[in-house]
Amino acid sequence: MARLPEYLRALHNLADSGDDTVSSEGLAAAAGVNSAKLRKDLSHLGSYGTRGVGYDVALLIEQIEYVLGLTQCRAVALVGIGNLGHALAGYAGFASRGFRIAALFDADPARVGEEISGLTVRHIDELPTIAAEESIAIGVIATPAAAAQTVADQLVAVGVTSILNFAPCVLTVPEGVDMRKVDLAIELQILSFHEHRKAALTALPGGLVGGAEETDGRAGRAGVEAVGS
Ligand SMILES: NC(=O)c1ccc[n+]([C@@H]2O[C@H](COP(=O)([O-])OP(=O)(O)OC[C@H]3O[C@@H](n4cnc5c(N)ncnc54)[C@H](O)[C@@H]3O)[C@@H](O)[C@H]2O)c1
Repeated sequence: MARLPEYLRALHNLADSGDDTVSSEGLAAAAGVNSAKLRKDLSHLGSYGTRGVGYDVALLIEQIEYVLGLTQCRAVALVGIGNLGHALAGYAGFASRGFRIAALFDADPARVGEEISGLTVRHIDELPTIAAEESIAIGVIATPAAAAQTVADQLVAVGVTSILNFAPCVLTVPEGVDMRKVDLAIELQILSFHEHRKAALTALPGGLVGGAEETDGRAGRAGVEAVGS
């Protein structure tokens, strides 16, 4: 499932470039996966492509969008319109991926009333009314961590069952509510771990390249790939 959005992004790029068909190798390279995995993934959707022709780009877009539930545009409420909230609210890329930022909320009276990309920031107290009016399907939390649980509870109380949390904290939600977390600091920490490991390998007698040459010519390289996988 996590790879389908990657395929979809690659397919949209191909469609934008005027490509009607794509080989499994071409799509795999564009999506950054190996082609055997891609063929297996797409076979689960009932899509096998045509020998010598490849996959029909428009048809595959349709199939993946159907599986991901993207055939309808979902309304998103963004809560916390500070630095991150402003950037998200002004990002034009959501609409083309099937999401409509339908409402912006903040608790700070100084922020309420501000216009961003044609939407007015509303007070969080207005959430129940606006969530019903706009049929909000997904809530995005971009508040400080200390406020995030309260905001999650407010979103759940108005019937939102999917939440994307940018605040660096763990949130508790009832069963039936899907929660995803985005934390760039964690991603950086993971990269830092890899840097640390690479530095340690380089410091070995002979270093990465020397190590590879001294053994079977692949060991040093394999060590790096194992760390990165
Ligand atoms: N996930 C990431 O990769 C990532 C990256 C940067 C920042 N962050 C996190 O995103 C959050 C926002 O960061 P920022 O730099 O935009 O902060 P910010 O202080 O600029 O903005 C936070 C906003 O939330 C509002 N707010 C506070 N309590 C609220 C409540 N109860 N209801 C509604 N609005 C409320 C504030 O008034 C403010 O406008 C922080 O938790 C930060 O740690 C995450």
